[in-house]
Amino acid sequence: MLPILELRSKGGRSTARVSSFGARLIDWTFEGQPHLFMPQAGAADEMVAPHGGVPVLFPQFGLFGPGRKHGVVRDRDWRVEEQGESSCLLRTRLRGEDGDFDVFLRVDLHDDGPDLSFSAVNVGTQSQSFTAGLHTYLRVPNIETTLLEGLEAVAYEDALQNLTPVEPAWVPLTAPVNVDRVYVATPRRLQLRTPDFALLLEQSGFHDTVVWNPGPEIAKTFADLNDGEWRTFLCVEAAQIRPPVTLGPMDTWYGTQKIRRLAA
Ligand SMILES: O=P(O)(O)OC[C@H]1O[C@H](O)[C@H](O)[C@@H](O)[C@@H]1O
Repeated sequence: MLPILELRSKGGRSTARVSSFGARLIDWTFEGQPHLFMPQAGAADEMVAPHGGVPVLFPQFGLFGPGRKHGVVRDRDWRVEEQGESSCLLRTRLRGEDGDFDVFLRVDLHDDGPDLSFSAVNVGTQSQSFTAGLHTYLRVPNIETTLLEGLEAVAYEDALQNLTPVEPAWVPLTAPVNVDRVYVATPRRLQLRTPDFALLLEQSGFHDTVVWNPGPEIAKTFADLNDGEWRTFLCVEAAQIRPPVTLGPMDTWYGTQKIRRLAA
């Protein structure tokens, strides 16, 4: 079994687990309440990349690039560089056809939620380009009573309609069932609201946000999702797609996503 790192925030209100497989945050609880989705059938500790937690996508987000969908680092073992009580740092190396990069993910667990800090260093001798993302699966009581605020003024590309450009909606995204949208140039802060709790999502470095829920029909095509599980998550993904990053030799790119439980 691969290492799973257990984290606890200094004040003890949050706990989290990070798998060395994909450097995936596989759960985060606030006062005992889990806030990340993991499919019941998804074996978080085995060599599979389930639809859950926070997969790290690099050097390609989705099909935005010439390589493998969602890149190669989400389903390989990463090396644990540092481990503390409330933080850890993992690293993996790409060499050859996927590029020449050293890639890092740091998780810092605060009392009210985790910070995920991604970085990629071009260790090659030429400029290299990539797209990337943190594919965060947020657990919700019911997608039909979920609201996402902050993208009202942002145009998006509809991935369910061959990336057709869509004008801003000017209203919060309510009941986001079966959506696959690339919001380009998003604000730093979004809020996810459910009848039970609200979360603040803050990203930096990452220019875009992808919002995804498969809905009932597409969910049936995923072996690891049980009936009805699609209702219980919304992916709000910090992404860098438009434009791709071009990094010179020995340059580093940074992107972060912070998730915070808001006071009731
Ligand atoms: O099934 P996966 O390869 O993990 O991809 C799951 C989903 O990830 C992203 O959010 C994309 O926007 C979706 O188009 C894709 O279906």
